[in-house]
Amino acid sequence: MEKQPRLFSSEFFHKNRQVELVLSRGVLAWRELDKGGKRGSDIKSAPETAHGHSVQVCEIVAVHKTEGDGKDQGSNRSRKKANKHVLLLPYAFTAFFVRRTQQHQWRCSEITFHCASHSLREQWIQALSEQLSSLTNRPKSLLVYINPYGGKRRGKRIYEQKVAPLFRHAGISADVIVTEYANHARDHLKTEANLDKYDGVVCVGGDGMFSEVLHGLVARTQSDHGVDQNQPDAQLVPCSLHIGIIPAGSTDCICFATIGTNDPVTSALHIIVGDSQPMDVCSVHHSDIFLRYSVSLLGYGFYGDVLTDSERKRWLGPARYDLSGVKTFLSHNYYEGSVSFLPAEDTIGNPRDKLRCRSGCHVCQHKPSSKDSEWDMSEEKEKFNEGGSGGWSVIRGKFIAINAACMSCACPRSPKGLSPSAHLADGTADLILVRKCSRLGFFRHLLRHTNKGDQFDHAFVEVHRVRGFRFQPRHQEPVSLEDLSEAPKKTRFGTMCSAQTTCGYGAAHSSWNCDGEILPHAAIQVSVQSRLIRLFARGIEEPQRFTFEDPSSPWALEPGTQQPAA
Ligand SMILES: Nc1ncnc2c1ncn2[C@@H]1O[C@H](COP(=O)(O)OP(=O)(O)OP(=O)(O)O)[C@@H](O)[C@H]1O
Repeated sequence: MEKQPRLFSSEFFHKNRQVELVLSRGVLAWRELDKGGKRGSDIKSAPETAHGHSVQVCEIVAVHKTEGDGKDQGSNRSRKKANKHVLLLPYAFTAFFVRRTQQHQWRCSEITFHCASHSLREQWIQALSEQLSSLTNRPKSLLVYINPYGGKRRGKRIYEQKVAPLFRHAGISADVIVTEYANHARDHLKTEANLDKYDGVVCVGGDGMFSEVLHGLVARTQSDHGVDQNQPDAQLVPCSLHIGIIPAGSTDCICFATIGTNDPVTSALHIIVGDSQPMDVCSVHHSDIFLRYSVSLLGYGFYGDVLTDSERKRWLGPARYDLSGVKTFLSHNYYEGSVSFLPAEDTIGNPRDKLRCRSGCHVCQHKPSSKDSEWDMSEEKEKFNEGGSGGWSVIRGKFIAINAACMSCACPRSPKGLSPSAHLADGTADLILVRKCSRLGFFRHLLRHTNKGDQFDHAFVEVHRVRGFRFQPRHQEPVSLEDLSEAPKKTRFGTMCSAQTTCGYGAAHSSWNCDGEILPHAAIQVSVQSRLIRLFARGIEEPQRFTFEDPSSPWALEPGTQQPAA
């Protein structure tokens, strides 16, 4: 990388010590000088470069004027000295910036620089502000929905105490709606919200709340563009507004997958710096009628049965998943049917390649050849229906589980996830078929989700990277008297299709678990909608070394450096 030309270089004071402050395009750097103007001891607040400390301008949250007696003037011991400095150096500014801590968490750090000249301070603030305002990806205005009942019912407090102050600091305005009922956010987004006013929509809650916002925003985008989302083969229009998630739910699976942690401050900082993570979304239909969107797991058989059973045990709290998991495992049910799928042929990854989706993922950035990128579900379906395969493969059999993962679905319980190499934005899903097998075999398969073993390395498991799939149970589904276009309703005691209880599904059918909601039909068709939404996130960052040779280190004085007039 080329050395960045310096724009500004000045001497300031930080904690009563003289520092050289340098602004080059995109980087703010400082190093301590001793009395002779040489480099002195370290200042520990920002990543060290080879010669000092630096912060990328794109990770600066804000720059504000500070009173000369800023709080970093020193401890009691040095108060006398500090007071002298206040008199000598009455002008100061503070830069607030992103600092990485452990486990993918970000914090907002600050550093204050003091000087004797009013105009010097003003020039620095102006130069930094200009660079910040040139970052056009940053949101200025947000629409925020808070679920006051998500997780431990702390959504409102989390937003008010941890997030709103950061947004104010960064000059972001927010219109806040505290939801009053389930699907309030979805319905408001679908019809009422004046979205032209905003740069993004933020939900404060868990995965269910995110799903509401996703459904509302996608539905609104399609209706604004005249696209009928009931058409399974429709090419959906990507949403222009970014979605931010402030985690305040029970599982926060989407935050773990896109940021690596479920920490509200970290999420707020990703929103402030305007990060952008595209995400694929699966659209799920039954008989040409739209059911739901899914971004994480679609599971029939085992995961459908666990969810159905756990919904009846809501009163048990989170322990219900363990209990239902054990019960479902012991029942060892299998279901007959046929799975048809369209393999993703021109991708550079496969589900067993151990290429994890991380920040800047090259698999997601790979552009398929024009032939593959122009694949058309409707054309392929026509060929398939006319008797030809149209590129589709068909597998019939008895399955303990049929799972489709649009992302790894990693979470603290299953650190690798259901499909460790699934990608957030490569336009595919990983389809995992677990055929009828022994209990012990299935147990080993499940166990490998929690250890280093390869969960796909069993004769009864196969995994395919697909652009779409369909499932047809062997036995005809009972006809639902319900309006098929209605999404499943969630009640306090569970999400159940009334058809399921009134028409009496036998053991011949399981249910689909669609991102934690139960679908009312077993026969479904699924299409991966590539990069339909974008989140304020950047994918999971690889751990960084905090001391590094920064190639953009601006310490060598470049020609053209301005010395602002003091
Ligand atoms: N005001 C409200 N009253 C009742 N339900 C609500 C309200 N606002 C949102 N909901 C619903 O509450 C459900 C659960 O919310 P949320 O996802 O925020 O928390 P959670 O279920 O505890 O977390 P997770 O989904 O991560 O497990 C969502 O499906 C959402 O539709």
